[in-house]
Amino acid sequence: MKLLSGSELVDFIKERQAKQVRNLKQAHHIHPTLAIVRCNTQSDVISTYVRLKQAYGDDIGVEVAVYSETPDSLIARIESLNEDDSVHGVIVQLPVTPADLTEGAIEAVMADKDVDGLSSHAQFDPATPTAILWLLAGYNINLEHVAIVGRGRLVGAPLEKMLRNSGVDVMSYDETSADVLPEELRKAKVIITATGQPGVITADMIAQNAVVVDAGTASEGGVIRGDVAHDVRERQDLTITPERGGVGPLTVAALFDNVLLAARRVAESRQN
Ligand SMILES: NC(=O)C1=CN([C@@H]2O[C@H](COP(=O)(O)OP(=O)(O)OC[C@H]3O[C@@H](n4cnc5c(N)ncnc54)[C@H](OP(=O)(O)O)[C@@H]3O)[C@@H](O)[C@H]2O)C=CC1
Ligand SMILES: Nc1nc(=O)c2c([nH]1)NC[C@@H]1CN(c3ccc(C(=O)N[C@@H](CCC(=O)O)C(=O)O)cc3)C=[N+]21
Repeated sequence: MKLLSGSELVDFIKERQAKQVRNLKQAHHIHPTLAIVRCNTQSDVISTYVRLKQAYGDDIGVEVAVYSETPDSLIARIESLNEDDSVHGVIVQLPVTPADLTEGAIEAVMADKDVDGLSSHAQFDPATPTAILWLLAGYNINLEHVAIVGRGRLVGAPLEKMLRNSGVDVMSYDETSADVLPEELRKAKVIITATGQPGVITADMIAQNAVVVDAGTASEGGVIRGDVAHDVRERQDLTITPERGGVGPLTVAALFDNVLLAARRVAESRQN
């Protein structure tokens, strides 16, 4: 079994980003700032992800401000962050409760600050698909016979679009294709899964010597579980993301890449 370690790649990226931050501060007097807006009932898992982003920001010198809102104050907060020149990126931490506020909240983030790249007017590439492409490129994985399981907003749908845009043929599946999935997946050389359904991908669905990227992070009683079943990890022929330190750390790194890009654009617009 070969591991696709995101943690191993992240240190190089972090060093580059810390340098960029120093330059923005020294040469342009810009203190890159990310605002995280959450609107949900108290959730430990969400708090963990928010903390990870804060810790990463601390490490590279980016200010991270967290706003906990109610359904009534959510949009007004996003609008005031849109107006605030000291803020370069605004993300709505998902899931939002109630779920029917999600679309409106994501669309309310102005294009220049939509560093999650989730709105219909997005200018930035979304973080998790970028992270997955970095991981595959970092380990020289050939992008042939690629299958994506899950067509969600954060991972599957934007990843499919990005791969197609770069000329890669992909097959993609959601819950409606569950009955053909085992047979279809066995044809894939690279499987990227992001369903949030623990254990849906079992060893018998995966071809010999395949590459498996598991981006699933379901929470079961406080324990984070991926999409691949335990028997997959017993397969010695696979190249696969570790249970921890796979896509996750690179997702955070990719988000901050967008924050720095947004801040640099502000610096450039001031010079012109
Ligand atoms: N590691 C990381 O850095 C990150 C991980 N994540 C995780 O990635 C996962 C996906 O998130 P997100 O993109 O928001 O997706 P969503 O939760 O919005 O959607 C899930 C997708 O998976 C599909 N699906 C569900 N069950 C099956 C099944 N049995 N077989 C095939 N497809 C299925 C759904 O299909 P249908 O619509 O037909 O039900 C849907 O397209 C989550 O676990 C999330 O926590 C997200 C961001 C970052
Ligand atoms: N608007 C929005 N954008 C997101 O990008 C977004 C989101 N909402 N909601 C939740 C998901 C989930 N997500 C993860 C980030 C980091 C790790 C990560 O770094 N995980 C560590 C382990 C973390 C730990 O438990 O200590 C690892 O895989 O090794 C995982 C998952 C981003 N998400």
